[in-house]
Amino acid sequence: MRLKFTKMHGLGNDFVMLDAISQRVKLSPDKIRRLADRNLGVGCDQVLLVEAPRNPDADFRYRIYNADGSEVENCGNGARCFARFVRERRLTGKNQLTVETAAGLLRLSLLERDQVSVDMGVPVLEPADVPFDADRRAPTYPLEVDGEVYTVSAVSMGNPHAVLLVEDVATAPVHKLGPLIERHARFPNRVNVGFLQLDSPEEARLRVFERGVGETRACGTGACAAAVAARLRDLVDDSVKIHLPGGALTIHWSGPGQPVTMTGPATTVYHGQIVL
Ligand SMILES: N[C@H](CCC[C@H](N)C(=O)O)C(=O)O
Repeated sequence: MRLKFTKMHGLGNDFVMLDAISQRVKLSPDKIRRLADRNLGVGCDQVLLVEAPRNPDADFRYRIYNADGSEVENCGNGARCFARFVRERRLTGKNQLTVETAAGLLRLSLLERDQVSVDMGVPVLEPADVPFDADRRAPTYPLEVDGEVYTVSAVSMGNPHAVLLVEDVATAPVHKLGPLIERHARFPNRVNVGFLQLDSPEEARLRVFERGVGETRACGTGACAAAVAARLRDLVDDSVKIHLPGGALTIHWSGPGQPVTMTGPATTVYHGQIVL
């Protein structure tokens, strides 16, 4: 199968974008792993598929696959790249888009320069819906990992996130704790793990060990989940600038029941073809 693709990134979280409207795309988990492989394929954190919508209220359907081949519910950096991709390929002339994901509908707005704003929907905080094994909903939960007890928040942005506060992201045990929490028994669908350093009520730093990928240079849903977890504890304002290794995202959330808005860049790197 010969595939045309576009390589894109959102703050260094990188993607292989596939237009499955203009070309036939039939991907197995093995083919996704090959595409994502940085030595044997194109190399990316996630493979993103653009499809015709099934939902009449949506302009497109957006499917997301991690580098390990698993299909997931949401991808924030990918959503911004999705919006830029469908505009640049002239699959739409609209600047306001509604896209159907496994987690529901996202609303994307193309802004000036390379900026895109995304209504990421209402965060899910009920443990059973994250999903996370806990007796009742709380701002934080004790989590035993390798004999130590850590304090985590559990938030779903359609995909599950665990958020821990750290003094300094630079020395946070991302590669030791990340894999252990990613596969912790209390997260039955596995989990993305965010390490959050609070600098002020308006600014914070974040590193994310992503489910099915490992540490990425940025994670949009991770930035949203971290802002929600901190706001629930009154540690940040409604609007917070989250600095990730690849750059900064602006997250706005005014409280439970309200949607989270994420604004940041989307970058096209190159176009290519690959035979899988
Ligand atoms: N990089 C993506 C998150 C992908 C999440 C994926 N790792 C999962 O398993 O949920 C983002 O910008 O939101």
